[in-house]
Amino acid sequence: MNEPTGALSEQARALIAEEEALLQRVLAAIESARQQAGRERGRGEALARLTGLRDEASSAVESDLPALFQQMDTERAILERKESSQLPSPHTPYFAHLRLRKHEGATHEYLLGRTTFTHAQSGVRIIDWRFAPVARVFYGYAEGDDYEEWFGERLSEGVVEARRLVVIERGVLTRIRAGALHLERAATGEWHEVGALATSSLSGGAGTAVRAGSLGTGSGQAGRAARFDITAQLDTEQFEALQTGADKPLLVLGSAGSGKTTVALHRLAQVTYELRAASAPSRMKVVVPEEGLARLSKRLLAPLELRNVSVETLDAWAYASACAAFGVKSIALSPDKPALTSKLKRHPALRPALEKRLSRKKLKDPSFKQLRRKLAELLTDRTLLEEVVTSSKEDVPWPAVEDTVRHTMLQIATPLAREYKGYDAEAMQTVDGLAIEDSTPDSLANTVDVEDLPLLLFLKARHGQLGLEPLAHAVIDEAEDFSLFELSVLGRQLGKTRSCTLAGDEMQQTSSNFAGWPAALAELGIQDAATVRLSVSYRCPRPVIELARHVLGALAPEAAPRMGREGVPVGFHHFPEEAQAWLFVRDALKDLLDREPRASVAVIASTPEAARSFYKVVDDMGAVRLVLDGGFTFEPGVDVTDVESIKGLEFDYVILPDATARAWPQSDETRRKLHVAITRTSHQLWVVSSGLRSRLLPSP
Ligand SMILES: Nc1ncnc2c1ncn2[C@@H]1O[C@H](COP(=O)(O)OP(=O)(O)OP(=O)(O)O)[C@@H](O)[C@H]1O
Repeated sequence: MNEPTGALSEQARALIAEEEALLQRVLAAIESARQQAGRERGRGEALARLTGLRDEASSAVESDLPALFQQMDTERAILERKESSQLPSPHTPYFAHLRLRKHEGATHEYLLGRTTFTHAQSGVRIIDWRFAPVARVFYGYAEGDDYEEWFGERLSEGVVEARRLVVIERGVLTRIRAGALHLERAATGEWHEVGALATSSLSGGAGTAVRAGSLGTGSGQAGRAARFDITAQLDTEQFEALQTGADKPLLVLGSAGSGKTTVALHRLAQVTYELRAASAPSRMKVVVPEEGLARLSKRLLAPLELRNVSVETLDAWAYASACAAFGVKSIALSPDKPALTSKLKRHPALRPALEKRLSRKKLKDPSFKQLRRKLAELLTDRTLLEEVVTSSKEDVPWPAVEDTVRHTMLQIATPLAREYKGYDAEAMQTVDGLAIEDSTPDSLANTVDVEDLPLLLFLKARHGQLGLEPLAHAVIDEAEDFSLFELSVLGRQLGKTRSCTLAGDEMQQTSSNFAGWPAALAELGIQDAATVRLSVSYRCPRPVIELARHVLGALAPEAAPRMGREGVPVGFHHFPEEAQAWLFVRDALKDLLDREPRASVAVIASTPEAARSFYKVVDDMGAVRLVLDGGFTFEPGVDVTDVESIKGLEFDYVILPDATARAWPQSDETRRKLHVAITRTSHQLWVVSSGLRSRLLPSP
């Protein structure tokens, strides 16, 4: 055990000593239970030995019997010991410590973890945060508070004597947070007090920030202390949201970084626990719009012991669902499609226009081929398409009509290979061995767009069953980016109770699919969702939130989120030329990575093309990656990426390399996109521009 340093207060030293002793007691208890379990694991051998002894006894001489019977008794006793349950990991057995003093004077000690464990001899009690009733006291009260909670029929009252968050790494206590006291153990083993609270304090820290002109404040230095487990940090409103019954739909709203994903994934852990007897994890699903967030969600699910839950992007979900629903192995997707056609197919205005034209007559067994023909008929109907443009108030622009008709015609054309069936195979190839239609409009023949898949599933559902495995619970994150057709199909996959968690923020819609929460819920078949609006902004420091609100302008919601913490001022850097701006960023990145090799940095450009160009300036530097397909590794270093790829993600440092008027013009869609890029910052933000600065930014 390490002695606290002399510089610490008496109170801090006592706290460390108490927590260290507690951890040792817990580790000893787990070890003793483990040994016991090990002995129990010898059950098979004991059974074999017992049978052998019995056989021996049946033919033994009388004088040998007492010894044989004694041996048989011992083996039987081993067998009668109860099966041991799963034990907590000695590496991180718990993440919080709660001590309650009842009014009548008795104190009760609880540790919060992911595996229930009690060891009567040593008085150790680890409770599972997901269902232990006493967890409500932990999440609902602060240290020193009087508490009053009903546990079933019984009213429990008393004082929260201790409420501490702890970090245990490989069985070693490295951090403690008790109220405002925050202690950290250095690699040398010495403990010290950490200054202002890093995560959830609503005050303090002002003036401690570095200058906006320098990048880096120690957020990514080597040996950075491990974070407190997020499960231990859930606030009261987040924990309350988790109490929504497993069979109810829940809508989680809140500004960027307020913990919507955190709540949605923790609810999944809770629902999985509640439904464990009825539903396997394979009947739970997380669906998100982008690959980056899918990867992040998988990482966040691992510590919640939900590795088996499937996390899918919208496109992957639509493709797998279409193959399953239509009973086909694969579907040919178009290699290329006009952007306006994609916009039209995802737009809410298409939903009523389509509805009007669909007959009530049901096909008996609607096949992929039949529905595809039907869909092509609809998508080449100019009157219908013009109606979509008009009712979208030209949010879907007029050229979308011609683009869609032309594109659909090419898709329903007969593929050249079929048209020229019987011709010499070589004649069907170009000199470089490719099929003659490759990279020509003919390559679209017999393909569908990925945006068609939800439409085809929607059409199939109207003719009866979708034929998909029902889901016990679905998490739909960044739900503002789902089209009404996608929501409708997902709704059909949910059971009668519509058990799902919908998380979203209307300010972060990066496309114009969003039709509002009532329409989204209606499409899912939900009439009465429990709704929670998270009010504290945890990810971004105050200067970043203020800039994000400025960028939204009139779109910003009236009520600003409660600011989690102070932080480094946003750095604005303007240059006459782009080349100068990017060289400046390159130098700053190089310097930052030298000083803070553990930092996670995102350079977020306005488009994939701009990201590619910027990358050329830094591609010779180690630990710099170009990520345009969502393939984030979440390793320290720099990800050069674009605004469409980063929804739901966060980085210590964010740099916007092309904050120009051309890249970020004045429109609502751009405002929301820039706001998304800005709010990925958890520590420090730089906005770099050249030529004409974006008008969405505050004037210098
Ligand atoms: N109660 C809390 N205390 C401290 N940190 C928290 C708390 N809740 C969430 N966080 C942290 O805040 C950050 C943002 O959380 P999360 O990604 O869940 O927010 P979000 O609302 O989904 O954000 P976005 O809308 O940008 O996707 C994460 O680092 C998360 O661990």
